[in-house]
Amino acid sequence: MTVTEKTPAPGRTEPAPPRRHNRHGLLPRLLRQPGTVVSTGVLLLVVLIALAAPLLAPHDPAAHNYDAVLQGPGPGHWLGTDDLGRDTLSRLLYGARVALLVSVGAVGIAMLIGVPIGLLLGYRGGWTDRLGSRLLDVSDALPGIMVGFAVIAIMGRGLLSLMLAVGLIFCMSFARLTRAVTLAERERQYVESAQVAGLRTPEILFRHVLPNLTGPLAVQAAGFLGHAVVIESVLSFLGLGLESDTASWGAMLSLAAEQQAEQPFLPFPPGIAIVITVLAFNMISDGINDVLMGGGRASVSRRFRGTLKAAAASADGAAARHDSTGTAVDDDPDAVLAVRHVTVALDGPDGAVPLVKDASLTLRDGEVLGLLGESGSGKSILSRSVLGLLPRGIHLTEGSVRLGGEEIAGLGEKEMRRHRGTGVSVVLQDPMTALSPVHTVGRQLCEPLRLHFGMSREQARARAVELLTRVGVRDAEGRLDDYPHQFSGGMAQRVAIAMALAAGPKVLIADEATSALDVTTQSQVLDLLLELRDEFNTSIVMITHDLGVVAETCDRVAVMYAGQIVEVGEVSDVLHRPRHPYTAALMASSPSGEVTGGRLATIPGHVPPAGSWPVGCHFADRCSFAEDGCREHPVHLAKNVRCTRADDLVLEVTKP
Ligand SMILES: Nc1ncnc2c1ncn2[C@@H]1O[C@H](COP(=O)(O)OP(=O)(O)OP(=O)(O)O)[C@@H](O)[C@H]1O
Repeated sequence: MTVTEKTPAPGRTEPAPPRRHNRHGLLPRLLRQPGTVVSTGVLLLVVLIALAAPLLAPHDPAAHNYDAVLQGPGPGHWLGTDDLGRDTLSRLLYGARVALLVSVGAVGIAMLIGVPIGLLLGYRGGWTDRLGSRLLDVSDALPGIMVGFAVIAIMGRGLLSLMLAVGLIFCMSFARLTRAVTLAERERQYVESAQVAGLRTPEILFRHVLPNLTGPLAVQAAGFLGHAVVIESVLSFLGLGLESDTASWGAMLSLAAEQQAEQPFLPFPPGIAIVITVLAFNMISDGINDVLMGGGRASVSRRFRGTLKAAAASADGAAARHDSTGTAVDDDPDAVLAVRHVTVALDGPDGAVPLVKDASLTLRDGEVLGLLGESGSGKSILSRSVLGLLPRGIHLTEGSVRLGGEEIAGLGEKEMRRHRGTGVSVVLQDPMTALSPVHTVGRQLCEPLRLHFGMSREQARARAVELLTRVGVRDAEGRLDDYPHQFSGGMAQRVAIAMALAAGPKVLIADEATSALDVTTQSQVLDLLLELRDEFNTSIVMITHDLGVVAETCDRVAVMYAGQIVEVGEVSDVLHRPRHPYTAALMASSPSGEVTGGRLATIPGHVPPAGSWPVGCHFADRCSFAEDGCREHPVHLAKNVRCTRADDLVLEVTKP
C-alpha cells in the first residue's frame, strides 16, 4: 500500500524518552509523614549518641568496679551496673556505636556484593540468569545464621567479620531484588535507546538502570539496617560478637540473661534500645515505600490542583473555540468521559517535559473508542491520567478530565480512589502482572465487591462465581480458590476482565488487553468485551497498536502521534478516508495492505522524542506533504484533524 505522492525515507521509529524516574520532592513528601519524621528524629538521636558517646558516658564502659557489682539504677550509676561493676548507661551509649557501625557496614557490604550480581543477572537474562537464579535459590536454602557462624569461625571475632557475616546474610536478597527490577527495566525503551547510542553494558547498567532501582533498594536497605541490629545482637548474645570488653547491646543482653535472677533490671536498657532502633529503621523503610509506591501521589497532584482548576476553566472556553473531537462535550449528553486539552508532563532537571500535549477525547455512552498509535505516542500516559495513576514524576499539568460529568483532573489519591472501580477501571496487557500472584482469584474478585458494595463474605463469593461464570470460566466455584498462575493466559485475562467489571465501571480502559494473547483467544476476548459492554452498560477505550482490532471492535477511533491526537472520527471514515498524512502512512505501512490484524508496521523516519518535538506539526519531518508553514506554528485539532493542509489533501491509500 502507498499513500499517493511521495514515500518518506526509510529509517527506524524509536523515541528516546527522558529519564523516567524523578526523585525530586521525595524529601518533602517524606517530611509530611509524621511516623517517618519521628523515626528519623529517633535515629538521628541514636547517631548523635553514638558519635558523642565519649562525651556523654559518665564512666569508662570497660572499667571494672568490684565494689559496685549488679547494682540497680541509682545516683552513682543511673542504669545500674553489671556483674563486673561496669556502668550500664556508659555501655549502652557505646553500644549504639557498634549497632550502627555493624548495620551500616553490613548493609553496605551486602549491596556491594548483591546489587552488581542482580544487575548482571537481570540484564543478561538467558542462561546467565537461569544459572545465577538457581545459585541464588541454593544460597537461600542455607540458614542465614549458619552463614554468619561460618564467617566468624573462619575470620575470628571482630568488627569486620561481624559486618561481613551479617552482610553475606543479606547480599542475596539485594541480588534478588535488583535482578527482578532489572528484568523489568531492561525491556524499557530507555535501555534500548542507550544500546542504540552505543553505550557499553557497565555504563547502561550503572548509569541508566541503577538510578531507576534506587527506590526499591532504599526501602530494602532501610529495612535491613534494622534487621542487622537484631542479627548483631543475636550473634553477640550467642558469644560470637565482639570481645566481651567492647560494649554492644547484644553482649549486654547475653549477660543480662545470665544474671537475671540477681539483677532483673539488666535486660531492659539494651532491650529497649534495640527495639526502638529497629522500629525506627522499619518505619523509615515503610515511609520511603509509601512515598515511592504512590502514597505521595495525592500530594503531588495537589501541587497542580490550583493550576488545573484554572486550566480546566480555560479548557472549557478553549473547547468551545477549537472543536477538538467534533463534538462539544459539554453539549453532548451522551459523553461519559470528556478529556479536554490535557497536557501531561515529566519533571526534568531543566523543567517539565510534555509527554502528551493538548489531548482531547470524548467517549460516549456505550461506545467503543479506539486509541491507536505507534509505541511511545502517549496512549498509556493519556489513559493513566484518566485513571489518576501517572508514574512518579509525571503530572497532568493542564486540562480537564470529566467522568460522568464530574471533574476528576487533579483529585488527590483518596478522592480518586472513589472513582476507580465504579467510575473507571482498566484491563492491562498482561493479566499475570495485573493479578496478584500471592492471592487466590476468589479473594481478588471478592475484594472490590466487598469494598464498593459492602457485601458479606458469602454474598461476595456468590457474586464472584456469577462474574467468573459470565466471563467464561468453567467450574467457577471450584476455581475461586486457584491462584492466577493456575490459569492459562486467556483465562487469566477473563478473570482480570471480571475484576475490572466487578464494581460496574462507567468507563473501561482496555490497554492492549489482547495483544499478549494468541489470535483465537484474542478474538474470543474481544467478543467478550463487546458483550459485556452491553450487559454492564460500560463504555470502552480500546488502546491498541492493531488496526484490525480497531476495524473490528471500535465505533470511533482517535489516532495519536508524538503525544498528540492527530485525527479522530468514525472508524469507517478514518480507516477508509484518512485525512491526516500520519493515519494514511500507518495504513500504507501495513504489510498486507489490509487492516484486519497485526501490529502497526514501522513508518520510515523517526518519531521525535518527548522534549524534542517541533514547534509546528509533530509529523512534519516525516510527512511527504509538509510545507514550510506546517513547521512554523503549533497545529490545533480542527474539524477532527490536526493538519493545516487537511482541506487541500486527498489522501488515497492504495495497494501496490
Ligand atoms: N514512567 C515514565 N517515565 C518517563 N517517561 C515515560 C514513562 N512512561 C512513559 N514515558 C514516556 O512517555 C511517552 C509516552 O509513552 P506511553 O507509554 O504513553 O506510549 P504508548 O503509546 O502507550 O506506547 P506503548 O504502546 O508502547 O505502550 C514515551 O516517550 C515514553 O517514553
